[in-house]
Amino acid sequence: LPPGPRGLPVLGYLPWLDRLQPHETLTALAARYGPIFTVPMGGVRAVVLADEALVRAALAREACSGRAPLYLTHGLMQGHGLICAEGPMWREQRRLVAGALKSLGAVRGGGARRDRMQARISRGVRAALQSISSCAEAAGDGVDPHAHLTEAVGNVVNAVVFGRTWAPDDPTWLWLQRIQDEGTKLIGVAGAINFLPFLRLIPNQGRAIRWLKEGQKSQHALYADLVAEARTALGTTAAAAAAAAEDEAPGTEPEPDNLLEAWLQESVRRPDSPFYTDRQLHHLLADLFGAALDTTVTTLRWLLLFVAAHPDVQARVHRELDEVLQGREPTLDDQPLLPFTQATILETQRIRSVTPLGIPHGVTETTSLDGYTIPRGTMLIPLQWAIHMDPKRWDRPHEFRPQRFLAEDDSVLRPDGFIPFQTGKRMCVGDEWARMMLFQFAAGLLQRLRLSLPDGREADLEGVCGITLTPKEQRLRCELRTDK
Ligand code: HEM
Repeated sequence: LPPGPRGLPVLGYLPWLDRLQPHETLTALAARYGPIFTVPMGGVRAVVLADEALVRAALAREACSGRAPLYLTHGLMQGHGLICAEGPMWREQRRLVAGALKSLGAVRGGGARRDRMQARISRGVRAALQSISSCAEAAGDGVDPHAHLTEAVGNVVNAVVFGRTWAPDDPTWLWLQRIQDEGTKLIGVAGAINFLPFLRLIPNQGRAIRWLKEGQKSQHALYADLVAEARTALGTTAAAAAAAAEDEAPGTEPEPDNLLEAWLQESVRRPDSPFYTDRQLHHLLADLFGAALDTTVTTLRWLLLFVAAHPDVQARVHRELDEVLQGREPTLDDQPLLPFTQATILETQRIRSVTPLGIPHGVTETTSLDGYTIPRGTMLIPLQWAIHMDPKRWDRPHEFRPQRFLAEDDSVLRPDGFIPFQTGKRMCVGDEWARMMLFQFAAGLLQRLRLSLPDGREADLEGVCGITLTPKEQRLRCELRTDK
């Protein structure tokens, strides 16, 4: 094993791990021990990878494609869904989700299907603009964009995952948002309960676990209703399609309109498969909804905050958007014409890695890495924070400078050391969909809004780390650029 700090018996290094900024503690250790080191965390042995080449080498391997043995992920999800699944279940569900996302248009060169996805996202952008600008405080004392973004991005995600949307004041939708938000705060990767499962016997920790379990149960009950509705609708469309197809092309199936439908169609084709159970489907829906919503909204919140705190960057984005778009709505085809806007999104993803500890992997077979033996059962932490903040790779990494992502000819650079979606076999399956949403929301919102901090306030750019690194709640003045 690579060398690293020792820590205490039972607890390991946990007492020294900053609960709110664990990525900072581990990055400081990387400066002392180098780009690969071992940290004992309670009952789990973690090997931290703080170098992009090592991360790529490890995550490309089959032996490193498992998930870390964490109590909250393995204990709560028990290998279901996609994020925590391993082996044949993971391979099968990943194949299905990756294929379905492509057929729904989340793919480059996706033609009419991509246009359809673009139209779904555009509706979300308009909803966000409408709700932010109609908020009475938006221009005066400012408004926190968090709820507005969750609502608007959420309905794009709902349409693509479940095939339905909810009205802003629908109690079910408000409840789902709340439970998601609280859940992602509670399931922090570094939380001690992950590594010392006996802590759940302590009243405070026990309460958090009970809350998560109850939340999961009621969320799955909601999904059971959505699945029943989708099965009924699919039954009728399938029958109609079969009747229509009888004379023409026998066996033609209706194209799925959302991920739930794609899964149900596949389950009909594979009645004997152990991977197509309702329990699995409920976990998968929770994973897709959570993974898509939290990461995208958090990135957009950081983007608006950094842009508000950097008027020079904002002025340049406005200039570019005004010159290129001349007042019309941005589309994905405009991406190459808007390099500075794209660079601003990338710089946001670099300076505030939404998953600063990455999403840890688990070693399923003893393997070797950089000359060290890494035993089976080890947790691998791809430390995105250290990689995205490495001063050897990024000049003055703590400064927000989108131009670092532009070449001399103003084309957009994608440096190797930039891995917000991780790499390898389990790399984010929704990366292209995420890029589409980030671009359309960022360009659409910045085209119409001028952001600033309410008088006398300073931006708090420090995050709080749960599963994701989120900004603290804060208000921004959001003035409508009425002439644009
Ligand atoms: C800014 C937005 C996003 C970021 C930064 C992000 C980041 C990540 C990262 C770092 C991983 C871990 C990859 C690994 O384990 O090696 C991941 C996995 C995953 N992401 Fe995303 N993600 C984003 C958006 C989305 C969206 C829109 C979806 C919707 C489908 C999604 C679904 C998933 C799923 C299901 C996994 C687990 C994949 C697996 O275990 O095979 N993500 N994401």
